[in-house]
Amino acid sequence: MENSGQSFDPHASSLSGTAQPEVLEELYRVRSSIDNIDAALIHLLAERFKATQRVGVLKATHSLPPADPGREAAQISRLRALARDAQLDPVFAEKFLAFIIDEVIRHHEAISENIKAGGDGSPVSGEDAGDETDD
Ligand SMILES: O=C(O)C(=O)C[C@]1(C(=O)O)C=C[C@@H](O)C=C1
Repeated sequence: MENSGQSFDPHASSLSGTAQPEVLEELYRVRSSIDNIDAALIHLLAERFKATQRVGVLKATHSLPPADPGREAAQISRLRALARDAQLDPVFAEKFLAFIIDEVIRHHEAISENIKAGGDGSPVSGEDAGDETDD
């Protein structure tokens, strides 16, 4: 089980000794921003999945289908435009959204099965379900 990054070594690298110290120092400086951004992404995704968990319970409770293609089309078009404005590849933005939504739909389906079986729709994590490819 991970430990919230307490043992994270920000200088872990396979490049140590292969470049001049100044180059590695600059690399480490830039990597500290990457590490902050990655942490923010994890927290943002956690909040998004908390929200979709509530949507999943609502949908299952009221017999609504897990996927809403009309909503997805609007999301894709909005995120592609936002990506273009932010100089991010819109194709990447669309793939990233599709990747997340696929996972959300899997969760919605699991919630629906759980509620049909008399549960409360509590989430089961990938790790608990044993389908994690952790190293
Ligand atoms: O808004 C919904 O209806 C959701 O279930 C959430 C969500 C999403 O992750 O944004 C996921 C599946 C739907 O097809 C559309 C959107």
